[in-house]
Amino acid sequence: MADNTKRIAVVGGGLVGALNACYFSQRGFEVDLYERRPDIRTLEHVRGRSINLALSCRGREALKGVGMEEMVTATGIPMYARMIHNTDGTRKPILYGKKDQYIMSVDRRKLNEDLLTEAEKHPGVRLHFSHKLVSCNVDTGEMHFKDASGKDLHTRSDLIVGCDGAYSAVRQQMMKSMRFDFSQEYIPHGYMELHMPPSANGKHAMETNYLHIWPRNAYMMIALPNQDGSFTVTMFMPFEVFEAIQTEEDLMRFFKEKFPDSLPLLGEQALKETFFNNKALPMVSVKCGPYHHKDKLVIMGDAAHAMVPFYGQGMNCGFEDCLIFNDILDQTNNDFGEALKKFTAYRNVDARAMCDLAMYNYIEMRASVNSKLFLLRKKVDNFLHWLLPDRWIPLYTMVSFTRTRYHKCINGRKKQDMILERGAVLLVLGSSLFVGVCVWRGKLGDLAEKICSKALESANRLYEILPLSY
Ligand SMILES: Cc1cc2nc3c(=O)[nH]c(=O)nc-3n(C[C@H](O)[C@H](O)[C@H](O)COP(=O)(O)OP(=O)(O)OC[C@H]3O[C@@H](n4cnc5c(N)ncnc54)[C@H](O)[C@@H]3O)c2cc1C
Ligand SMILES: COc1ccc2c(c1)CN(c1nc(C(=O)N(C)c3cc(Cl)c(F)cc3C(=O)O)c(Cl)s1)C2
Repeated sequence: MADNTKRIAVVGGGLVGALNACYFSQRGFEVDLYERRPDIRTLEHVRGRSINLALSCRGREALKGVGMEEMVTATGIPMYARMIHNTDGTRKPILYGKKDQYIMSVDRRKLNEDLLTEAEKHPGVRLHFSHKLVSCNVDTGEMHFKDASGKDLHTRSDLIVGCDGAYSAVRQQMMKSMRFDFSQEYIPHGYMELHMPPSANGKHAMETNYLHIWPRNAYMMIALPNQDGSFTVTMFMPFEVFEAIQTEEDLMRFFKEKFPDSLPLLGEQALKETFFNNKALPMVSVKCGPYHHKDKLVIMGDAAHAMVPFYGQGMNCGFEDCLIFNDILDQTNNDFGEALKKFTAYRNVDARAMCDLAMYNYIEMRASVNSKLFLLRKKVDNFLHWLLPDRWIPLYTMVSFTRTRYHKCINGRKKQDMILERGAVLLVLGSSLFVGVCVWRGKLGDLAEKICSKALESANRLYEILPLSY
């Protein structure tokens, strides 16, 4: 058990801060959580604005660590496959894997509320809302907050855990107080969330258990299902394209050309209202390090590694930070000096890798991925995984369905790209191997005997290229 006299200040009561408060209180620490916004549990629910997120393996394992996985997944919606929407209105499903391999669409606000409520159950936890961190002293643990009325509050803690998001004030303080590497990159795309209401019968307007995607190279739309029968649809487009759509006619023309099948489901009037009453929001990628200072301060979640959302991993990665830090506290018997150093040493390389993977996927999808190519790539991935289950594990499987360290996934990506670039060779290999396997099983005449030996010879060559493990 922890030294109960030690106090931990969690700055930021978003998803990662709230989960950390659950972990720290579970270890017996006194926790003060400071959140800039008012208590979201007291705010009335704004209808039609439910925002959702894809929860996958890493995030679920972290929630399991504080006994929250059941509660969260009870109201999540499984997504067993992507549904690719082609411009001609046809659609194609691509499974994520076997029946038990799915990701979940979860309601962001409900998840945040449930985690805050869980943390608050512990007597040693105090939640301070409408407390904005203005500055902190990385050496003494002193903090300066302003409350909703602008009143100053000064306090101190044994450990400051910065979970205050992509524009973190704790990280800004680290930048001023120590040797600290920092880089950020805004991408030229912005995003806007649209609402796809339930059909008249209250059911989902599209197939429920899918992550719906409209990949259009420079433009993309993604839709995740909500419990109430609606979908939250996220549009991704260059800011200049958002800005070029000046009139309702421009907007209708654009959607009829790019996303025709979605228009009747979104509703033309509702789409116009949302589009012209909201601004496209930016997406930023932040890499930095070290994540800690002595035994006094550490940052996690988007504060440490904000990433573009093109892998659906930001929250999952931040949740995994909490799980990993908790494991390190076990290993170091709650020695903050040791634990913070180990956290940076272990996690920084992985978080940087995930930021790179997400950016890489953005660039790849923006440049070359339309429905056909997206389909082809996933089908080749799934075929090779079927053919060589232990040797070819699709990258998205490594990232979203295992807890393989992110930097090991990225090594795999480089090898897979090299192989996929030789697509033709691979397809010949794959198909001749497939025919060879059929021969093997006696399904074809002796004609293909030669193919079989050729296929085996090629397969051996393929094995040489493929990694045994990442
Ligand atoms: C369009 C989009 C889609 C996404 N989809 C997914 C997805 O499908 N799956 C996934 O895993 N991730 C997804 N993400 C990423 C995910 O939203 C973030 O990674 C996650 O919210 C990070 O959580 P956090 O707690 O670190 O930061 P945040 O959620 O940003 O929380 C930070 C908290 O700190 C508070 N705060 C900030 N400054 C201060 C201060 N000075 N003092 C006190 N409090 C402060 C804020 O009010 C906030 O409550 C998506 C992101 C975007 C933009
Ligand atoms: C709420 O807003 C958002 C915004 C983006 C995302 C999510 C939620 C959830 N996202 C997931 N991405 C993967 C993934 O691994 N890849 C490679 C994909 C990447 C893109 Cl961009 C895509 F469109 C499909 C896949 C896919 O494979 O389905 C998952 Cl697995 S879940 C992206």
